Amino acid sequence: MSATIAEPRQAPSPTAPPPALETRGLVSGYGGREVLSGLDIALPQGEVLCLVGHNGAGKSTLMKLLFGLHQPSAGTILLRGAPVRPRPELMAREGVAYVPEGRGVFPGLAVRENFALALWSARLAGAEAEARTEEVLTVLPRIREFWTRRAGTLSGGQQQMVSIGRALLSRPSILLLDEPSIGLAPKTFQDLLAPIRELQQRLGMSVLLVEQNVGEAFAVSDRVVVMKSGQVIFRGVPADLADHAKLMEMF
Ligand SMILES: Nc1ncnc2c1ncn2[C@@H]1O[C@H](COP(=O)(O)OP(=O)(O)OP(=O)(O)O)[C@@H](O)[C@H]1O
Repeated sequence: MSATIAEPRQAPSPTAPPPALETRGLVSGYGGREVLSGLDIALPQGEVLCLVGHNGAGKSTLMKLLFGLHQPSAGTILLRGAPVRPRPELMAREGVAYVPEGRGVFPGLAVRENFALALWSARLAGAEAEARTEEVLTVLPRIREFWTRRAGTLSGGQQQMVSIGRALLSRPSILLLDEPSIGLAPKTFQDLLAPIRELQQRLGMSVLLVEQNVGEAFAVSDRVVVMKSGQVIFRGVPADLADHAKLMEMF
């Protein structure tokens, strides 16, 4: 029924930097039910890795594990080559930003107050905070249109933009983006991804992008991993799956 195309992992070249984030034999679940069963994934430094898989495959669980919002029962997580036990404050300090699925904004606060809180968390103030805000507003200029509005009154897509903008304020070296397309029209999603890709390339950011909208996501990704039932069933580059029928065969 489903094609299991697990490719061998390539041996890292001796000169290549360690992956920004890596999991080895990661096992995790909820209440005794295993969701990830020995997951090996590597996010190369300075690249965008798109993670796709059917609903319930365990993609969001992986994101939570990588940021320390859920705990593994076995396996190792490595941050830039060193084993780490993720906790949100530790990962944030290490330059990791996580944008969860859904609307990660403070609905009762204005957009500019949402930004102010993120700047405060990143310990940015004064001219530096202003410069960082300008940088993000240049990447996501549409945020200026609703700068003074309460975040809770914005559309899903607008809230998504604010949520990503907040994450970018800290200039993360690693960005975990969980389904940013939710609630967005394909064109709006493209408009959101293109400037993020530009910033990612300019700053050498490493991005783990969980997405179902593979057309738009693959266009800005360097590599693709397909997960099924808590395991990797395919690793490659977007061109390998240019024929989306191949991807569909895996499900
Ligand atoms: N907090 C939780 N408590 C119990 N089970 C959970 C919890 N969160 C997720 N699960 C279960 O774990 C499995 C994996 O969920 P997860 O959200 O990681 O999948 P996903 O690949 O991100 O799916 P989707 O594409 O639908 O977001 C699912 O069966 C889900 O029901």
